[in-house]
Parts: sequence; structure tokens; C-alpha cells
Amino acid sequence: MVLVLKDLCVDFTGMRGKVRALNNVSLSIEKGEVLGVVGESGSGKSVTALSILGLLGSNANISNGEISYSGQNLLTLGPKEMQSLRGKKIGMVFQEPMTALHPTMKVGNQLAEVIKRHRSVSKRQACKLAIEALKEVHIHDPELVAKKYPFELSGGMRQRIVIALAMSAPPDLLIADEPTTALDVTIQKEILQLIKELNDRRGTSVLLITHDLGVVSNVCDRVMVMYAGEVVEEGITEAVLNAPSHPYTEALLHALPDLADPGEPLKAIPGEVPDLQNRPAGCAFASRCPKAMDICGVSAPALELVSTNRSAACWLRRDTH
Ligand SMILES: Nc1ncnc2c1ncn2[C@@H]1O[C@H](COP(=O)(O)OP(=O)(O)OP(=O)(O)O)[C@@H](O)[C@H]1O
Repeated sequence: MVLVLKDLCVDFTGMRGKVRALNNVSLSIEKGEVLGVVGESGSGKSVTALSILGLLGSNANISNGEISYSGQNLLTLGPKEMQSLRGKKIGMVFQEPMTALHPTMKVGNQLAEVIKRHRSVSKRQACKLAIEALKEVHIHDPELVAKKYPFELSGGMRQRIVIALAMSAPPDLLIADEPTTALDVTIQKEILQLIKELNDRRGTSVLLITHDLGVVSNVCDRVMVMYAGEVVEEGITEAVLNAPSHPYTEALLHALPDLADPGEPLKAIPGEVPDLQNRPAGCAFASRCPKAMDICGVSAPALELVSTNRSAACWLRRDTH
């Protein structure tokens, strides 16, 4: 396994007190696998990514669990070791490409600098490799683009460059948090295609965070559905999307206007996400669940295997209810 999270709990301390943002989150990603993470806003997708990257803020505390990357326990690493792992072994792509780019440095130089840092090559070689890296992310006329500053390029071009930077080490795992949300629909498709292509060609594992089930269906081998900081369903994409086991996954699918149109945002699901500060007893989705039973408001179901390669946290899937 490239990445394993086991029973991860993350708490934030704020003005209103403590909030549990992740509650016993477990996941695993094999070599070459693309895992999609979906869920409404506030479900804990970004906190999961930031926990892996060691980029949680100082008001966050990992109160339980394990994060293991290629068998190495990341929670025992210091900030310097984590910094060297990021970029080198774990690449990152976020929603807004400008946050990852140096605004006053030509993109070719940025790439060459990162390549030089990760591989023992001369400056001249690094510049050559930077052009190759731009070609690999399908930038036409890479020699010309290398001489440009980020502000001279479109959003889609910038995100291609961020992907080239993220892949330059090259990493074993790419974490992409809503990488296309800020882009036009046609560009979104191209960027996702590019991520999938790099995954196919290089065997890089990918953790892809998205709001969009259409994206999951096109790109991801497995999907993990999060709700209120917990994993409610996980399994092979096709199986989960064709026949969801958890009513929340079902609701997400019903909220999607057209699976064939991955650009469409999700429609709202009736009811409200629970206040994480006052996490309800029982299943967090119970108050919005059309199939809720008495037990759902009392006791929280654990995430358990419900069929081959599929887990769900739902009392409906148990024989014991
Ligand atoms: N820096 C922070 N300080 C305090 N609480 C935080 C912080 N970051 C996240 N949280 C809490 O964690 C919850 C999960 O946030 P997260 O950003 O992971 O959601 P998300 O699923 O990525 O949502 P979105 O799709 O909107 O990005 C939030 O609702 C909030 O309560």
C-alpha cells in the first residue's frame, strides 16, 4: 500500500471550543490507484488531505489514528522530514494554481529549480528537463511558455504547470484537492484527463478530492464518500455509483442532475449537515435520512464490509438491526 490511514481523528480548537473535523477516518491507496473522495462542503475532505501532507494549522490536533506512507508512520516525522516528503514523494495540486506558483519567477525557472532540488542534475540539465516536463503536461511551444510569468498565462495553463511541478520529483502519490473547481468546464475535462494520463503512464497513485460524482465516475478506481467528518461508504467506483449502499451516497447521486455532465455542481440535499460541535448521537446522517430507523438516532454504525470490495456505515446493511 502506498498510503494507509487508520482511525484518524482530527480536532480543531476555535473560539467556540473544540470541533471534531475527522472522526475515525480510515482509507488505503494501492500503487497506481486513483481514490476519489466526495462529500458535501465541510465533510472533511480537505482536512484529510492536509493531515496526510502535515499541513494542518496550529489549532489542529490529531488525537487518534495512524497515517502510513509506504510503510512509514508520518505522524512520527518532524516538520523538516515532512517538508522533504512533500513535493518529493507526495505531490500536491490545489484548487487555485497561483498559491503554488511564484508570482515573479518565470515558469521555466520555477520548474528547473524544483527539478534541481529533487534530482542531482546540473542547472543546464534541469532547464532541459523543465522543457520536457512542460511537454509532458501538453503545453504547446514549451520553450516560449518557460519564459513567461504565471500572470501571463490562463488558469488552465497555470494548473498544467502546477501539475508539472507536482510530478517533477517524481512522486509516488499525488494529492489533488478540487484541482479543476476554479476552471472552465472544457478546461476541467482536459486537466482531469491529464491527471488520469499521468497516473496511467507513470503508475502514480492519486487521491482526488472532488464535489463532482461525474469526475469520480470518469477518473477514479475507488471512491470514498465522507459525511460530517466520517467515511460512510467506500468501494470500487462502478459498484458504488451503480448501487450505493449508504442512503447518503444515494442522496448525492440523486442530487446530481446528469452524471454525463461532470461540470454540473451538486444540488442541495434536503436538511442540514449537523453541527460538528454538537455531533448527534448515532448516525450523523440520521436526521436527513429517508430510511432512518430507531437505532440510527441512538447508536453509530461502524464502517464494515457489506459485500466484496465495498464497505458502508449503515444499520440498513446489518443483519442485527
Ligand atoms: N482551520 C480550521 N479551523 C477550525 N475548523 C476547521 C478548520 N479547517 C476545517 N475545519 C473544520 O473541519 C470541517 C471540515 O472541513 P474541510 O475543509 O475538510 O471540508 P471539505 O469537505 O473539504 O469542504 P469543501 O468541499 O467546502 O472544501 C469544517 O466544517 C470545519 O468545521
